[in-house]
Amino acid sequence: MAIISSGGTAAPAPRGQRSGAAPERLVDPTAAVEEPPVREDGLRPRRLDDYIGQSELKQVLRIAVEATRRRQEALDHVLLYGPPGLGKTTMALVLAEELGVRCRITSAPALERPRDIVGLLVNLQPREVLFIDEIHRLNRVAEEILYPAMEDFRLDLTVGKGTTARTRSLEVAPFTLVGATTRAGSLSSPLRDRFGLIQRLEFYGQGDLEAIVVRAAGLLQLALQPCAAQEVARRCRGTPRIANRLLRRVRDVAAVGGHGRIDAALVEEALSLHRVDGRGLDASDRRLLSLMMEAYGGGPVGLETLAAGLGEDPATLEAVVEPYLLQLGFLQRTPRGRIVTPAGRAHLDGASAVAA
Ligand SMILES: Nc1ncnc2c1ncn2[C@@H]1O[C@H](COP(=O)(O)OP(=O)(O)OP(=O)(O)O)[C@@H](O)[C@H]1O
Ligand SMILES: [Mg+2]
Repeated sequence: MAIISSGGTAAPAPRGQRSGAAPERLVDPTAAVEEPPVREDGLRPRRLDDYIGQSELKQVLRIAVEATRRRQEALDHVLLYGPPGLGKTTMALVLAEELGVRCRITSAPALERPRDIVGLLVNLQPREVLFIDEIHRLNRVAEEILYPAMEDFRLDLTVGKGTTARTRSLEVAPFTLVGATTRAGSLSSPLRDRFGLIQRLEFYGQGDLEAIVVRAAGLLQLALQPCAAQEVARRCRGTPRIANRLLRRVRDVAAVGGHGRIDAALVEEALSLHRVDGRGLDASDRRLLSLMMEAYGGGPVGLETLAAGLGEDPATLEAVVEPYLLQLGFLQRTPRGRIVTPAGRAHLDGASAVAA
């Protein structure tokens, strides 16, 4: 399978792709780029059988792929949504591999001008996959070009200007659009309705995460004991991208310390160096919980107040810091503001007891 990336215009770098720079937070799921020589691509599963977890998603797609292969048709358009780092891009590549076709990769911010998207569409070969990342960021013009292309494999182009303007129809090869977004709610409904398969990716459970860590350790040629895999899995916030990143930090400590075999104690040592605790909370998470406990007696307290207290942007706090704390049940949203739950208090007490 050939992968062709379309850079396009001088669009802003896609979310998380801060080239070369290390993520500000080790547990930031949006920071995608890893340091050379082992890049994220190296750990991506290539086939459905290697793609761990997400069993419902895999089952739906396996059937759809098999059926379209028999009919020799293009697979229906697929929308993948869910939090960052759970495997949306990976799944788009896996689909193309399973279909035996090329995957063209682009992202909505690179499709600023009509000709960017038209250029991609007219160059598609039958049954190819066009992957558009961050599809909720498509502009209206690009969306309207996509509608007939998705529905009837046709482009309606306006040629000329003013009174001499005419509409011309152009055929495009039957193709599969795979769209990915972390914000399905921001997608316009006409666009959403044109996807035949709409699938949500879920956070991974402990067992699947352990399998992901073991697989990645194998690819990185690390001798990781099962207890060490469990420990990384417990701290990666249900997210394969973070699991892989934590594993690399553990690998660094193992290499520097000359440890051939990696056990749970070494994982603990490596990750506490980065202040990632036993449940995957980092300093930002603990700072939020501590502020809520110490200054507001555990809440309820409003998002804006917390953001001001932490010197953070409220939107970042809501989108990046809160979700995992909510998912763990350490934090709750109520109509009167955020509160720290008893589990959150217990975790914080435990963490400060360890630190003391
Ligand atoms: N099911 C899986 N099995 C094994 N590894 C996985 C799986 N899903 C994701 N990964 C690993 O996690 C990394 C991140 O996945 P991916 O880039 O596909 O996430 P994403 O959902 O596209 O994130 P974003 O929303 O930031 O674009 C991949 O490089 C891959 O190594
Ligand atoms: Mg992606």
